[in-house]
Amino acid sequence: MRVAVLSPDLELTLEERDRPTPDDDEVLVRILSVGICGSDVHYYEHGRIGDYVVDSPLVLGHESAGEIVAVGEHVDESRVGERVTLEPGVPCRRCEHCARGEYNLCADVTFMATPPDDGAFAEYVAWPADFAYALPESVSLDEGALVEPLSVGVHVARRANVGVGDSVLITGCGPIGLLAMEVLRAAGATDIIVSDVVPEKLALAEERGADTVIDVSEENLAEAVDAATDGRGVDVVVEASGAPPAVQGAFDAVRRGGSVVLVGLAPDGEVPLDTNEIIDNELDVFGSFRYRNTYPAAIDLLADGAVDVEGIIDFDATLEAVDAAFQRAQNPETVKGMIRLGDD
Ligand SMILES: NC(=O)c1ccc[n+]([C@@H]2O[C@H](COP(=O)([O-])OP(=O)(O)OC[C@H]3O[C@@H](n4cnc5c(N)ncnc54)[C@H](O)[C@@H]3O)[C@@H](O)[C@H]2O)c1
Ligand SMILES: C[C@@H](O)[C@H](N)C(=O)O
Repeated sequence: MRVAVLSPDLELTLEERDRPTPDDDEVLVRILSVGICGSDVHYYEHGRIGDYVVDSPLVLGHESAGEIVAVGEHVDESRVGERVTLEPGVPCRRCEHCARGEYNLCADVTFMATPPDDGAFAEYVAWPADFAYALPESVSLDEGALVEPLSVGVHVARRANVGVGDSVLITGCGPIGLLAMEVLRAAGATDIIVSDVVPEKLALAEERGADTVIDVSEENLAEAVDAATDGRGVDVVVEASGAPPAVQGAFDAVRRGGSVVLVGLAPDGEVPLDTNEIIDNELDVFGSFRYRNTYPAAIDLLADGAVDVEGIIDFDATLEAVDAAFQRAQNPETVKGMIRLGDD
């Protein structure tokens, strides 16, 4: 089979590898659609994210969907032919966090496209059967692949318990911010404010239903949020850019007693904050790390038509054109590129 491999000297090329054989509890999936995530692009550009270093060849890609073509001994044969999306992080299933159901916090997780674990820019992937979720006919394979970033949004909404009538500010209109917006609206948020520094992304957010857009390269975030909320601030801020000014600005934009959810990863992980402001305003601050138990809900949201994910796709490319696709994905105006390995 062909796979797209990133070498330690950051060349992204196609290679022939043996097709994997599924273990007893695994399914073999013919991969048909894979999203290019910001973390894939980061590895492609820099060869590392924090302590995770591409020091041996790595198959990128963790937003994937395809069709089951074979199953291991312990998996129901009737699953052959099923269209599935793959949850990319498989935990150890034994530690305290796994036992609590907080498996996204498992320290012993295998996460696709995170060194040293290979990802899904490959024609076939063998994956645990219970981390391969059936897609209803009405959900396309591109949508199936984007269940992954949509899941980040589902986890955010659950962390902050966003509910009916809540006002929210989302800082950052990349895939994470835009898909969080979909979930927050489905959860009942009614007033949605977004911010970014790229006008094209703000225009897309507006097209997708944001009530107020703030270009923070031109406007002051806190002042603009004050103007949009009659000085009250929003119930919940979802920080989805990782930009230090946005992280700091989140605490000025939230109402007293409101919540701030931090999703974006700041470049060096350190942002000075006024902790007295957090105490005085009795803010709830949540970290939101990946997701847990979100795939069924995310698939249902898609099947119900409650969220749109396909509208964030800018382009698609074949596996052969993967390097050009990654170059295009680096454009600040690009939101989501997809690699398609077959027809839906
Ligand atoms: N916590 C998690 O589980 C998790 C999962 C996936 C991604 N992430 C992180 O979330 C962030 C968003 O991911 P993404 O894939 O959407 O990234 P992205 O780079 O595509 O989007 C970030 C957006 O923030 C905008 N931005 C830059 N400076 C800004 C500012 N001052 N104010 C508002 N917006 C600003 C950028 O223009 C861009 O549109 C990244 O930091 C990523 O590493 C976290
Ligand atoms: C959650 C996933 O999309 C993210 N890129 C990560 O590696 O954590």
